[in-house]
Amino acid sequence: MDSKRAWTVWGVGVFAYLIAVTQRTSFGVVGLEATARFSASASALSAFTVIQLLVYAGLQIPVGVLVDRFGPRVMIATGAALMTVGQIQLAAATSVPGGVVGRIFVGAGDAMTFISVIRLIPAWFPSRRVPLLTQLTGQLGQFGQLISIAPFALVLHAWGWSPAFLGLAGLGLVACVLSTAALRNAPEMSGPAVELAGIKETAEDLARAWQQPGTRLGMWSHFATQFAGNVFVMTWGYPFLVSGQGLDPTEASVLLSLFVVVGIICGPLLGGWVGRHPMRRSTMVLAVTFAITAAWLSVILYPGPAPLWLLVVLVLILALGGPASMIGFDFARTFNPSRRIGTATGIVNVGGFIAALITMYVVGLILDLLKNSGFSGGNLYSLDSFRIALSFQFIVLAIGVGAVIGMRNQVRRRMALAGETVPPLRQALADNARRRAQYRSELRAGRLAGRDTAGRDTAGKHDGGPAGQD
Ligand SMILES: NCCCC[C@H](N)C(=O)NCC(=O)O
Repeated sequence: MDSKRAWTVWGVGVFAYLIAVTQRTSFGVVGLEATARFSASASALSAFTVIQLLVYAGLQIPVGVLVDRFGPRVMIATGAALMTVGQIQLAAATSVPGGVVGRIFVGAGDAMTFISVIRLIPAWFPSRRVPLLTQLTGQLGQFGQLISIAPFALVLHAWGWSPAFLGLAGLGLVACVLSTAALRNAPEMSGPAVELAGIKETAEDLARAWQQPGTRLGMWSHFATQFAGNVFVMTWGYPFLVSGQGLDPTEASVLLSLFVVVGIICGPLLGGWVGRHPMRRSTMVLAVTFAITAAWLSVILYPGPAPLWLLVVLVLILALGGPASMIGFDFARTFNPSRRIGTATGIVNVGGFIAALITMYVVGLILDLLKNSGFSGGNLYSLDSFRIALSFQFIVLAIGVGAVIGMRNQVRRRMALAGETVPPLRQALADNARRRAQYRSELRAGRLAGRDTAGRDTAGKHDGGPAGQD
């Protein structure tokens, strides 16, 4: 394991995911062209994204089950093939129903990709590397959004609708061929790569994955941390910044790009932290959720438009939600046997996307209601309307926090029955500080004698630091 082959498999998996994110986000930059091509209203256009995301979320659990049954390779290749078909359909479509069918294929193919790639990691790498590689996978994939924003938009404006979508279909084809050629579900020496379970066994596995409180802790962690960022980047962030806060469109675009970049930088840091403190994962989830709540409260309660620095802080904290949501997948992996990881990962991945879909929809609904009631003074996107509509997020955040605490208590009770207790945070921090101090003093004493704490000769060597276990 951990060989050149493992890195190749992971690299191809990440590439397939990155291309899936490009396909997923491609519709976000074609609003004006799509309005003209399909002669569609704003609500008909929003159906493209909503239906695509509904298909994505609805397929997570079935796909998770299928990944455990057939293995990641066939799922990733099939997903890329479906997205290719979807984009060819969209390239040719001239009506709303025709276009929506294309997006359904894209949503279905996209749904197969991420959880299959996540499933490859524990099969190819030692467990100490898994949290960091899981984070890196999630964050590197987000570069796919940058492909939609720049090269795809350029081709669209230079050559038009059909060549641009056929180009995306070409990328899907490359991902399909590469996955088929280079991916293997597991190293040969680890025995049969995929155990083919029967239908009854599969149903039992699904029930067991759901009954495991660790899986549901993962799902609620994903729910609490990811949705606010999704809602901001995919729907309401841009109109809130431009129409509500009065930023110019360039400033708003820079803030939205900052979101992607911060996620990419913070992902590995959070992944490393989770690897070192596996007993504190839910504390990190709660800390990020409280930070998101505090940031939104500050912006919403600020009298008048918020200063730019506060909006930057909001974006930075919302961006932390992406890496924090990946902790949910770590719960799925560590609380389930390897044959159920795909199923459990699928369950976890439903959390954030369902929360995002509900919030996107309800915020839109509240904005419409406020406009129809005359509250907005005819401006659908007035700052006061946004203040009220976006406050719906606090309800979703509160549900997330309550559920994470409830599931964490269940998990800890089960662990206690198995003889494993999680020390209170204060005690863990004090123990950690004491261990570090002891390590340093032993190291100093060892250095004076020319030996390290394990009794090896240390002359001329650097201090690697303590293991840092909680
Ligand atoms: N904005 C950062 C996104 C991180 C990945 C995210 N937590 C996730 O669940 N991804 C699933 C997917 O299919 O992209």
